[in-house]
Amino acid sequence: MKKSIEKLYEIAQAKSRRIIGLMSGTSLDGLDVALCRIEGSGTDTVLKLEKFATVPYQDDFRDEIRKIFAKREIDFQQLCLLNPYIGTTHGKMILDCLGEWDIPTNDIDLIASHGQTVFHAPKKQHKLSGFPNATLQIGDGDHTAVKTNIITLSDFRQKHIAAGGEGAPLAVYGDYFLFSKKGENRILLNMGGIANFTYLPATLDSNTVFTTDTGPGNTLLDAYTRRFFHKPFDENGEIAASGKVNVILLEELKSLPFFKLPFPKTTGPEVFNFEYVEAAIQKSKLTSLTRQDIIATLTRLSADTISEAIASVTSPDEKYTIYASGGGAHNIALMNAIRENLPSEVKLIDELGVSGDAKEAVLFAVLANEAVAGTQSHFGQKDGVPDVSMGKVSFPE
Ligand SMILES: Nc1ncnc2c1ncn2[C@@H]1O[C@H](COP(=O)(O)OP(=O)(O)OP(=O)(O)O)[C@@H](O)[C@H]1O
Ligand SMILES: CC(=O)N[C@H]1[C@@H]2OC[C@@H](O2)[C@@H](O)[C@@H]1O[C@H](C)C(=O)O
Repeated sequence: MKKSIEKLYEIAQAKSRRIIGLMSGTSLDGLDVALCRIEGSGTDTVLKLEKFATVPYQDDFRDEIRKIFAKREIDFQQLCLLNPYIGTTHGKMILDCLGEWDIPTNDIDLIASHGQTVFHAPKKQHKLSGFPNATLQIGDGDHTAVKTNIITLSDFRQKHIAAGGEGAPLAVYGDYFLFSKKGENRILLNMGGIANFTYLPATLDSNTVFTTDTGPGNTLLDAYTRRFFHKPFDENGEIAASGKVNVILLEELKSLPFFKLPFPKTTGPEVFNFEYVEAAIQKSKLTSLTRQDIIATLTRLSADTISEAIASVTSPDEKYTIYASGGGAHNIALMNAIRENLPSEVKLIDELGVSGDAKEAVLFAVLANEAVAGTQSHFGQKDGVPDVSMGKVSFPE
């Protein structure tokens, strides 16, 4: 047997594995690196987050990605160059983290690399007959594997699509395995650039687990805070708190067809971008809006669409607890608006033992663990949660 296959076989059979989960999301703020010790698989998964860091992207790296990010027309060479470049850069960032943590690379069994989403095109959005759901993550796993000398699993979303999904949200798998609690209905709400949630029933019945994107999390806030205030984001929601929600603009923004589509659905910055907001401002014929009012209105838009999505998949007399994660959980204005909208308690996922900033990276480590050591199916033919293992294997040698 080839040495690399033998090594993977040993990793799969070991009592526990050390897996580095990576996430670089739609906010382009940096690479989240979560070193996890994982024992077991499926609902028997026991995970310890040993180390976590967000390696911030340098401005020039982010600018290179922005040249093609969520754009319909791009320089194809730029896409071609970024694929290996991101793979290698992420590999270098991992080596830097391991150096800082004083952990040798051969102590790590696997890397689970999400890559960088550069375009997301579910059928509901592209509407081109004959073409499937589609999504594209770049940052090739072979390059990360060779750079780090660690077996790398990557490109998790394609199998999800091949098996009937939209390629997202993938958090649902790890959410169910790690955070389900008998006797408590839980909503795991992640607010990154885009917001999504997983509903985990108190019965633990995987047939009633549900997941969907809801629309914008921080992506519009970031775009407008960058433009008006020359800051990367509205820290703690302070700008939003100083403005007033404009109801006319809010209603115009909510009239987007995406919000009328049935759940589950997925989306991205291809839909929720600057042009969408500018068009809504034009259409509302609002000339005297302050910059603070625009940020306050966009914050309310995220809060309302998240709350309406949660309300529409839960019954009014059902008790549940929301556990928030992602950068948006630090936005006090956003969190308060969700609390005003919904009757449930809104807590931080940190209360369940995983930092909200690390959660998505941790969940990709769980997906890699399932791919090599998972033994059981869990979700049957549930809409949006195909029962498949995900991730392609890249060997360093
Ligand atoms: N202190 C803070 N106050 C307000 N917002 C914050 C704060 N810290 C982070 N954020 C927001 O969180 C964003 C980053 O969130 P996160 O890293 O969860 O997103 P992502 O993983 O890139 O996106 P996605 O989950 O859509 O792929 C920042 O761009 C910013 O808008
Ligand atoms: C295509 C893509 O990268 N989608 C992301 C994005 O960011 C949030 C939301 O939209 C979610 O559906 C997904 O990421 C998380 C990690 C997921 O798959 O669960």
